[in-house]
Amino acid sequence: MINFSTDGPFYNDIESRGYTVIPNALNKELIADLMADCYRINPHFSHAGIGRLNHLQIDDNIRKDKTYWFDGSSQAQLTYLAVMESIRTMLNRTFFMGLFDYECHYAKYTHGDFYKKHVDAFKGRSNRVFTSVLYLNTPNEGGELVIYKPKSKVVEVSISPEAGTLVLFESERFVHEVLPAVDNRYSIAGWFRKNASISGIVDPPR
Ligand SMILES: O=C(O)CCC(=O)C(=O)O
Ligand SMILES: [Fe+2]
Repeated sequence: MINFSTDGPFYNDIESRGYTVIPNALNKELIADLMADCYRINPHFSHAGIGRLNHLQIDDNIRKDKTYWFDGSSQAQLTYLAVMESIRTMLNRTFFMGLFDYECHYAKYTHGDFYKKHVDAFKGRSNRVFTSVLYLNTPNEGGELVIYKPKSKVVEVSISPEAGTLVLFESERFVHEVLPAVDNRYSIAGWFRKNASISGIVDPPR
């Protein structure tokens, strides 16, 4: 399922700069199955919110994509979750990250949709440690993921989505944005989390 080795460049990238971009990370059949799953659930994508649970607010000015949280309703989702589970184990073993779970959603950007500059986690306020983005299709144009250098307005890297490319980065460290899509753009955004229960309430998924 996983077409890359977790030592070598993967290890060095994460160790030295906190992110990695892996083309053709997963096998093509799985990418095709995930894409087909997106088409199956297409009518059920909903407007993405900012924040979690009841703090959820829909803000059109910041993001315009539509999402669908994984619910285990297809073999493709289950296989993808198993793949991310093995990456989680590997990250813990290699970097002692103490990641305890993973949550993810499909995301669909249609013409004009964007996600402005943001961080996925704020120090001390979130339990998201590592962000993953897997692209499911290859738009001809638009929808680049732009990652900025830490504490800077300088671009670190701009990534054109390609089916099968997996991006992993430290959630607290990188401001990033999705430039307006031109063609439809499908992806899976996910977060490896550490446990951060607040006032004795067990931390809820998503
Ligand atoms: O789709 C991408 O390239 C990044 C999406 C993102 O930043 C997010 O969902 O938080
Ligand atoms: Fe993000």
